[in-house]
Amino acid sequence: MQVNEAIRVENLSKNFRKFNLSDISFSLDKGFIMGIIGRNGAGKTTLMKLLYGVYTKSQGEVYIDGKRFYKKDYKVRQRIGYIAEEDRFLLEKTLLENAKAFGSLYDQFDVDYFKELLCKYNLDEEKTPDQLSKGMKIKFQLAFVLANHPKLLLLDEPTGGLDPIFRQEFLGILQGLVEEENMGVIISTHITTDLDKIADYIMILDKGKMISLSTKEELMDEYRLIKGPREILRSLPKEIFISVKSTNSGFEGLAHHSKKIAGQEEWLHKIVIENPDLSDILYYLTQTSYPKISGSS
Ligand SMILES: Nc1ncnc2c1ncn2[C@@H]1O[C@H](COP(=O)(O)OP(=O)(O)OP(=O)(O)O)[C@@H](O)[C@H]1O
Repeated sequence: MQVNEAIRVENLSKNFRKFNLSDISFSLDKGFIMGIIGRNGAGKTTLMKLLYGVYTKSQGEVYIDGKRFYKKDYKVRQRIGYIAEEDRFLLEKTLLENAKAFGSLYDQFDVDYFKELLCKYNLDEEKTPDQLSKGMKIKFQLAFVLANHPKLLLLDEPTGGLDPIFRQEFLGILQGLVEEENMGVIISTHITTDLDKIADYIMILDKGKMISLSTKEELMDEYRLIKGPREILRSLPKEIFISVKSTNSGFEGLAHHSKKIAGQEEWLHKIVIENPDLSDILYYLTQTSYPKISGSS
């Protein structure tokens, strides 16, 4: 039976001595892209490593393509394509030799498809990994994991260090992939503008907790940026804001769009209401107190 869920995660936790990733639950169907955003140290890489079985979970369950995944279950692990910054390839061997050597560890590794993808990405199979630029290396890694026909692609900070043109190209490739190949994609990134373009779902992690998970459209619709002169800030109901900061010309804050802004007609004409972008939402949702007026003099 075909399973449509690429991944399901139930109450997943990891306890390090000084950091806990707690109680993460979500699912992602094939054909969709989920972006994970969070500040430095929020737990993005820890989550990705747990999903791929690099770390042993402290608690919870992970199902890949409908199958329960234990860290050592290599059959299930083969359904995941995992790309992280670390280089896992033999630098003195060619791309093809690398693919054959590492591909032999997988049951379904498809060398012909690997070569086809190298061609498609304009990569020469006779080159060695250390002859590749950062962007070419990512395409090579992508070709390698795709040749194993994964059901879930995990990309940990894939576009870090790539120039904007290459990032666009890479994001285009990813978008094409979820349409052509029957798989789900999870990307963790600092570069929120990448997700503006391609993500269907956004998860926000903060201090090891999932503080938001929704479709990108729902998330963008949930919040508004409010800007105005400093003197009217004091007269505004505080509960409207999730968080506020002072700016050179006054204040700026994030508010829930729905009920709270409506009904404040008496001051609506004094403020500007804008749509936030993902980085605004991340910034304000991860301020430490609620509602915080940060930077006010
Ligand atoms: N193997 C480990 N042992 C102990 N603590 C760890 C380990 N791996 C990660 N951590 C801790 O987990 C926390 C989260 O780190 P993680 O790398 O997951 O965050 P991140 O959101 O990916 O950050 P960044 O965006 O900076 O890469 C950090 O405090 C880190 O020190």
